[in-house]
Amino acid sequence: MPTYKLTYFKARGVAEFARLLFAAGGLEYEDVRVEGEQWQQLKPKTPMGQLPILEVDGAMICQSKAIGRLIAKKIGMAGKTDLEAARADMITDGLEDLIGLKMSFFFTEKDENKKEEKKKEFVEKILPSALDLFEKLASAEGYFVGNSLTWADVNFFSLFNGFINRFIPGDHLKNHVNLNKVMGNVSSNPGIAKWLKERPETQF
Ligand SMILES: N[C@@H](CCC(=O)N[C@@H](CS)C(=O)NCC(=O)O)C(=O)O
Repeated sequence: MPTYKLTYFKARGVAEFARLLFAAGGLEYEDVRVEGEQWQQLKPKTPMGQLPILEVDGAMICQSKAIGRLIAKKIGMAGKTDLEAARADMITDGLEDLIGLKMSFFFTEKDENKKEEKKKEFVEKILPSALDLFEKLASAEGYFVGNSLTWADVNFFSLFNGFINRFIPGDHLKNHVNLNKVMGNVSSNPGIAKWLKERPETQF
């Protein structure tokens, strides 16, 4: 069994997704959380100057989705066929568009008034229409791919449970039956349920 060391900041952020997958698969890993000077010393040694990084037997991988895909393959949650794997990638890339592109103003917009306007548009228009799309992509049993949990479901959960709940709390999924089932399927996975109870509290 390879040794895994996941390094990120003292936050859930974009690394929580990997932690959830490790929990789902019951894989042992070292959960390293750096800050300040420690990060400044580590940064030049990372492949792209950013965290998270995952070291697998000492080999370093960055980019949270590449890390997630690798763990998903290891734990049998990447899709059972090439087509299922592509569908899981499709969901993951779609979620990245929603968060990476359409929510980037949360970090980049300095003008508070403009930020409020963009937030309003995101909550009232962009998010509901994206959720309507994702609702149709999820099955009535609450899976984006096939009939069992994949990393696409975990990614959706991670996004809602983390990023969206923190920045724009609210019952955004109240009209989305299938998506609520996805949330339930992920949170009731035994490894994930345990991690959700014991994980450290962080600001982000
Ligand atoms: N696309 C990358 C984004 C990684 C990223 O933005 N990392 C930020 C923290 S969330 C970072 O390392 N910031 C510190 C820095 O750039 O010095 C991923 O998904 O892993």
